[in-house]
Amino acid sequence: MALYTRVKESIAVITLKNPPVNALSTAVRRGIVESLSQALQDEQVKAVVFCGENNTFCGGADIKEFSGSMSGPPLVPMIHSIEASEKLIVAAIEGVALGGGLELALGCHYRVADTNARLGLPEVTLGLLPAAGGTQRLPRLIGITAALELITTGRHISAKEALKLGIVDQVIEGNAVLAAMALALSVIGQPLNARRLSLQAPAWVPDVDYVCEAALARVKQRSRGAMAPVACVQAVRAAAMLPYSKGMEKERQLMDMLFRSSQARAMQYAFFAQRSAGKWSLPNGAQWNNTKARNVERVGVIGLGTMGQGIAVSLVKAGISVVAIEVDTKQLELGKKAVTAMLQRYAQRQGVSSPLHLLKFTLSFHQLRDVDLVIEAVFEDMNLKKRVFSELCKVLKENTIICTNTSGLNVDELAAVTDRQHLVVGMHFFAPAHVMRLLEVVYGSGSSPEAVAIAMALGKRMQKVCVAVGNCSGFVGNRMLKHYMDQSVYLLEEGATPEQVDQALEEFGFAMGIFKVADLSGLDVGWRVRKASGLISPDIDPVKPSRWRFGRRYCPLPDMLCQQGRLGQKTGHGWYLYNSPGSKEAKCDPEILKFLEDYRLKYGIIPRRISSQEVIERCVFSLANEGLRILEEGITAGPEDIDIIYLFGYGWPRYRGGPMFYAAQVGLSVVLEKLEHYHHLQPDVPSLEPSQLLRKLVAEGSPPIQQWKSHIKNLHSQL
Ligand SMILES: CCCCCCCC/C=C\C/C=C/C(=O)SCCNC(=O)CCNC(=O)[C@H](O)C(C)(C)COP(=O)(O)OP(=O)(O)OC[C@H]1O[C@@H](n2cnc3c(N)ncnc32)[C@H](O)[C@@H]1OP(=O)(O)O
Repeated sequence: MALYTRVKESIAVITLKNPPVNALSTAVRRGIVESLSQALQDEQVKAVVFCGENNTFCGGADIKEFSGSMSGPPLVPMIHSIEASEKLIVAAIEGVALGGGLELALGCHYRVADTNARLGLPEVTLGLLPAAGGTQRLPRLIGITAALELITTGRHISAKEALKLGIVDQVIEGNAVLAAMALALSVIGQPLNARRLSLQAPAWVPDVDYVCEAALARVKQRSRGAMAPVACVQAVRAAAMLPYSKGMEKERQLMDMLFRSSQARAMQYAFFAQRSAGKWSLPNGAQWNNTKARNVERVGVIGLGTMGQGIAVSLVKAGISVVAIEVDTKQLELGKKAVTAMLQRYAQRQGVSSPLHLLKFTLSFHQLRDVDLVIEAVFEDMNLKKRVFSELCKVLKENTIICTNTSGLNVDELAAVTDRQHLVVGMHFFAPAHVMRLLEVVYGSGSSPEAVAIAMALGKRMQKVCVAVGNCSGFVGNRMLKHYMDQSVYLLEEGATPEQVDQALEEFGFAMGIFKVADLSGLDVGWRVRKASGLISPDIDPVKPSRWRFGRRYCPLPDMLCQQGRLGQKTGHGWYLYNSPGSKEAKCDPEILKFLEDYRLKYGIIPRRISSQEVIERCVFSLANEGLRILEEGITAGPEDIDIIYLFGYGWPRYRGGPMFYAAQVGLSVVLEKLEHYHHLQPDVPSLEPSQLLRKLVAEGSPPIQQWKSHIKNLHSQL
């Protein structure tokens, strides 16, 4: 709703009221329309101030309403009547003015913002565009170049930047509502037409086409296959080329198309999935709102390799003191140099003072005696990690939390060597850890809810998107990825090339195809894991290695590449060829094509043409199938958690929601049918066998993804 108050003789204040972010729900829009009418009818009132309750102006349209039947006063005419008002209207922006919230403010005649406010038009991140006049008013206010940047990225900006761009008229420290009233009193009586953005000439620039083409190229490169950013450019272009009313027509047409799209549904699902992942719960009933996390101020980081460096940088950026440890002076100096350089660059870019005083580099475990939590980031070797954990217990305070940054080793086995199993959890960061947003917080069978709460809270402070997951080999992300990778190499055996597979995956929307990712990470990473798990042993024929291991299909191609020293970008060749070791531009390598041909000949495999559809079905459905097994086993609390892991850790296209959402959108019965088909063709690939949960969900009518949890509960009660 909206509250109408007369505060001074001549000023009315309309306060949006819909906690927590005063989203423009039906009730709020109704309240605005009624309050505005009251203000316009009241002869005493000369000016109106719009503000939001609890120092939050407005978080935009109510996203929850998008999936229902929209009713109540529409935003566009509502904002028109604000702009057309004969009485002066000022927006007092505190907290946030986002999406429809900023569009409402753009309809006001003046805007005053609190210094801490954040503004933006993030509709593009929901698969939409600012369709309450935002694409037409903002370019008229700040020009098309700046408007294109804000609208196509959805970036939130500070009040200071908004002032510089001309989006707000004043930035104040203190009470924005009082400042808006003072501004209103100082300008009452002045003509308003110059303040009505819809009356301004189009935001014409001489090189509109060039500017828009450049913006299109940027958005296509940044978010391949996404419709909303392209529509945003088209709408802003209309603001530059057409009169306001025609531009609004274009905005509406484009919004109609986006609003109904599966991409918008996927992105809105992702918005709520991200928030639901933060509300973690454990199988024992402990959860985010019944478990207290004690504060962490000092953290030890063990190991300053690539992962340790990134973790230390993220901690320091969050204002946390770090004691960083290495085994010898050389490694310590290397790590120190890298961390210091990253933090100095960060301080320079942000214009903040250098946070280096928060760091201590040392060779001595004794320096860890005061820390509240340690994150072990040594080499991925169980015995080494166990030794580190035992040593840690000798020096740490008795309530210090011990976290391991393993990417898949057994957390329980590690915890067993400590004197505090309840205080051991996994914190699986993704490389590079100061850039990647995802953090899997892994609870073992003995981890206490408090330890999980502390790790989740610390991750959040480090600006990570945290997902609590149970302990299993590879946890969630890497466990699922294994099946996706297996299928991709089987496709090579059967006739595909790395470029074909990557192209199909990139057209699907992945930021990078699987073989490019493997080259980037280094092929030796998986090689080591396969050796450690016994898949590669000395009795395997090096010339014609078996294509079956432990009774299952196995593709030795990646091992053979490693044996040839083709480890990826770092050696200048892997699945692709690079100009030199370390260079990034992947080129098709004729040697690999020949190598694949020889391989097929050696094993008597007749190559066949493989369609992009088959690539996607085999890679993506096997991923989703493993996700369903993970749900079956209760490793995550719900499908949303898995989707968030894939969106933030594995370059899954946001406009496809995540692998579980995608499976639901394609139709679970289709996924089941395809898996049955491929499993029939590959009976020696057990992971292709449809999961029990998939069969159950299909048998129960393929319920919407939001209802899966209750079906999983029933499944558990039957087991
Ligand atoms: C056929 C054509 C029909 C056309 C009809 C369409 C009409 C639309 C016309 C115009 C276009 C306008 C579109 C929009 O405005 S879309 C919304 C744009 N706004 C956003 O994207 C902002 C989203 N919110 C955020 O970014 C953040 O929530 C935040 C920065 C505002 C606050 O962050 P934080 O403090 O971290 O809190 P949370 O993110 O955890 O959020 C708290 C709580 O609030 C819920 N919530 C937030 N924003 C919204 C919203 N806009 N609508 C509904 N709910 C929202 C969020 O889900 C959390 O809820 P909880 O999990 O239940 O606690």
